[in-house]
Amino acid sequence: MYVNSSGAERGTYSLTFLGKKVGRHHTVAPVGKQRAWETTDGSTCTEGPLVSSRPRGVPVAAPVVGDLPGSVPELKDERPCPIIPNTQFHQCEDNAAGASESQLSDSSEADPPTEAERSPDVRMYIPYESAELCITQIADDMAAMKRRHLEMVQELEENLQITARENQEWSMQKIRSHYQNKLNALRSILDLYQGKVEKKNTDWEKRVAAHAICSAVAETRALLNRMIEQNWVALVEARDKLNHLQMTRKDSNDRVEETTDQERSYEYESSLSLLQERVREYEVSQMALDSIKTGESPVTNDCDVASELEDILGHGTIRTTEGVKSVGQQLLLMQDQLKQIQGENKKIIESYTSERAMRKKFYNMVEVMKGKIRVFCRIRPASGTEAAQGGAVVVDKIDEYSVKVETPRGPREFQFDKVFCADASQEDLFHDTNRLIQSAIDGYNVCIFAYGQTGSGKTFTMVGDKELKSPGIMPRSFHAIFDIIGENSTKFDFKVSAYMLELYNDRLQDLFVSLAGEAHAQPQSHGQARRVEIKRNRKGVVFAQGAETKEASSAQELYALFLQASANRHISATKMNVESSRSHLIVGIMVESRNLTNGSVSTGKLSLVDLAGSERAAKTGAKDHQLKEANSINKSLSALGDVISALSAELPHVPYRNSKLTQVMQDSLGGNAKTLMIVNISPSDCNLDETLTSLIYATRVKAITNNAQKNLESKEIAQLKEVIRKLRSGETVEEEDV
Ligand SMILES: Nc1ncnc2c1ncn2[C@@H]1O[C@H](COP(=O)(O)OP(=O)(O)OP(=O)(O)O)[C@@H](O)[C@H]1O
Repeated sequence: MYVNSSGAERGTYSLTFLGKKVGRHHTVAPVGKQRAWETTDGSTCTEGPLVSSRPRGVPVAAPVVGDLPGSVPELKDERPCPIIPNTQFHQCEDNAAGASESQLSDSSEADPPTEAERSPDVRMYIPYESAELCITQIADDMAAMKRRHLEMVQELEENLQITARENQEWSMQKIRSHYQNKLNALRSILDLYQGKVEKKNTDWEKRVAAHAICSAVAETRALLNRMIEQNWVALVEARDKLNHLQMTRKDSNDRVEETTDQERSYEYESSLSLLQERVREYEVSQMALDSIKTGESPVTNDCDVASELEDILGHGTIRTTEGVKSVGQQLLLMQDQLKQIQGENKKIIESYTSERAMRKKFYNMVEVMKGKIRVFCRIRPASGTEAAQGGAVVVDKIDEYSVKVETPRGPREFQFDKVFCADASQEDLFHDTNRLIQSAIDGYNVCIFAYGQTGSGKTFTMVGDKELKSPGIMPRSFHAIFDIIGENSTKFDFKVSAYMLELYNDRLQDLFVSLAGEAHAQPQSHGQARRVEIKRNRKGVVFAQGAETKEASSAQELYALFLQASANRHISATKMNVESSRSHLIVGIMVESRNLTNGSVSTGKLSLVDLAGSERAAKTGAKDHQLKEANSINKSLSALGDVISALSAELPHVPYRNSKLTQVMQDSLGGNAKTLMIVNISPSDCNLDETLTSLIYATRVKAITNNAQKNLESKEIAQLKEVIRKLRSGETVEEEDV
C-alpha cells in the first residue's frame, strides 16, 4: 500500500474507510526507517522505507519496531501493495498511543526527514501481508457495516411507515377539522340564505295577496264595462220602445177615431210614463257608470237626476267633483299599483330563481367538500338522423343545475353539479374542469370520465371532433398541465409521464405497443404483445403494471403520444354512430413535482377515461364480432352499474372484482380520487329509455363519497425511499444519501 504523506509527516494517523476508523498509524518518518500503524484489531503493521530513499540501500521491509505490541508481519516480497481506494490517513487527535509514538518519535527526532520525504508526492510502501490483513479487516468491517446499514434501512423503513401512518392520521385530522370548519361556515351561509329565501317567500305571499286585490280590481273593471254595455243596450231598447209607443199613438190620433176609448188611453199613458221612467233610470245609470269609469264628474242641470246620481255614487259626489274624481283616480292608482306589483313580482321571481340556483350551488359545494363525486350532465344537439326521423326533443335544461325529461308518465327532474345544453361549447365544459387539473399537479389522484349510451357524445366530450376544431377535455388537459407547470417552474421541478390503455373485450391493451399489421386482425390476437395488469399501491392508487410509461416534456409531445396511442384504438361504424368506440380508453398522466424550497415531492395522477357506450344490438345493428364487442361493453358497464349501486347504497361489499373496468375505476369510485363524471345524453325521444337510465345512474354516482388525499412526501421520506430503491436494485449508496 502506498499513501501520500503530504502535510502529515509525523504524529499519529487514523485509517478510515467510508468514514469509519479502521486503523491507527504512527509515523516514524525518517528516510530509510520504517513506519508502524495499528489495525483495528490491535495488531501493528510496519511500513517500508520511502521509495525515494531506496537508492540509498536501505532494505525495503526490515522490521525495526520489534517492541511494538502485537506481531509485526514480516515482509515477504518487495512488491508494492495494492491500492486501497478511499483509504486515507488523517492526523489523529487523541494521544492514546502516546507511548509508542514517543518511542518512535525519539529516533525521528534524532534523524530529521529528508527533502524527498517532505516532498508532497512521496509514496510510502506498506508490507503486502499487512495490507492484505488490513484489507480483510476492512472487508469484514464493510460487511458488518453493510449488515448494520441494511438493519438501519429496515429500521428506517419501519419508522417511515409508522411516521407516514402518524402523519396521515394527523393530517387527516387536520384536514377533517379544516373541512368541518368550512362545512360549518357553509352551513351557516346556507342557513342565512334559507332565512333570506323564507323572508322573500313571506314577502312574496304578501305580494300575491296584493296581486289578488289588484286582480279583483281588474275583474271589477271588466264588470263595470259589462254593466255599461248592458245598461246601454237596455237604454237603447227602452228608447226604442218609447219611440215605438209614441209613434203608435200619433198614428191613432191621425186616424181620428170616433169613439175615444178611455180605458185604452189610460193604459197608453201609464205605459208611456213607465217607459219614460225606465229610459231616465237607464240614462242616470249610464251617467253614473261613465263617471265611475272615467273618474269625471257627471254634469246635469236636472236636480232630480243629480240627487239620483248622488244616491248611486255617494253623498257629495256631484256637488264636489273631487268625490267623483277620487273614484276614477283610485281606479287609476290601483292600476298603477297593479303594474308596480307585477314588476315587483317579476323581480321577486327572478331573484327567487337566482337564489334557488345559488342554494343548489352551495349545496353542491358542501357535497364536494364531503368528498362526493361531482357529476356534470351534457345534452348533445339532436343528430341528423334524429332530426330526419322527426323525433321530439324531450330533454331540457331548467337552470344551471337541473335537467327535465318529458316521459309518458309526466316530467322528471334531475339535479347535477352542472348541466350543459346543446349549445354549450367545449371551452364552457373545460372551464369547469380546469380546477381538477390543478389538483392533479398538486399531488391528488384525479379521474374524469364520460358515461352514456352509444352515440351520446362521450368521445366528443373527452377527445373532441376529428377535425380538431373543437378539442375535448384530453387535449385541453395536456395544455393546461404544461401551462400550470410553466407558471410554477421557478418553485417546482416537474416530471410528466403517461400510459395509455384500452379495455377491449375485457382485455387490457397497452396502446403504446404498436399493433401495426394487426389492425384488421380478429379480436383474440390483440393484447398478446404485453400483459398489462391492474394493481393498487399501498395508498390504494390504481396503476397499470406492465404498461409502457412514456415521459413528455411539452403539451405537444404528450399530444403526439396520445395520437400515436389513438391510432391503435378499436373504432368501427355502427348504425348509431359512424365512429363508435368499441373499447374503453384509459389515459393515465402522472405528474411528479419536487418543491425546490423544501425538497418535498408530490405525485399526482390524472386519469381520463372515455368509456364505450351501452348499446342495444337491435338499434346498432351489431353482428358477429361487433356483437361480441357489444356484449363485452355491456357486461363491463353492467358491472360498473353494480359497483355504483353498491356504493350509493353503502353496502358492505362492493363488487369491484367483477370486471376489469371496475378494477381500473376502483380508486375513482369510492376510492381516494377526486372524480368528475360527465353523463352524456341525447335530447331525442327515440333514446328516452337510455337517457333515463343514464340519468338515474349518474344521480346514484352523485351520492358516492370519495376520500381524496394528497400524495405528498417530505424531503426526508423522499430521500429514504430513494435509498431503499437503490439498495433494492443493488446500486451503491453514498454516505451523504443517508
Ligand atoms: N356536444 C356536441 N356538439 C356537436 N356534436 C356532437 C356533440 N356531442 C356529440 N356530437 C356528435 O355526435 C356524434 C356521436 O358522438 P360520439 O362519437 O362522441 O359518441 P360516443 O358517446 O362516444 O359514442 P360511442 O359510445 O359509440 O363511442 C359524433 O359525430 C359527434 O361529433
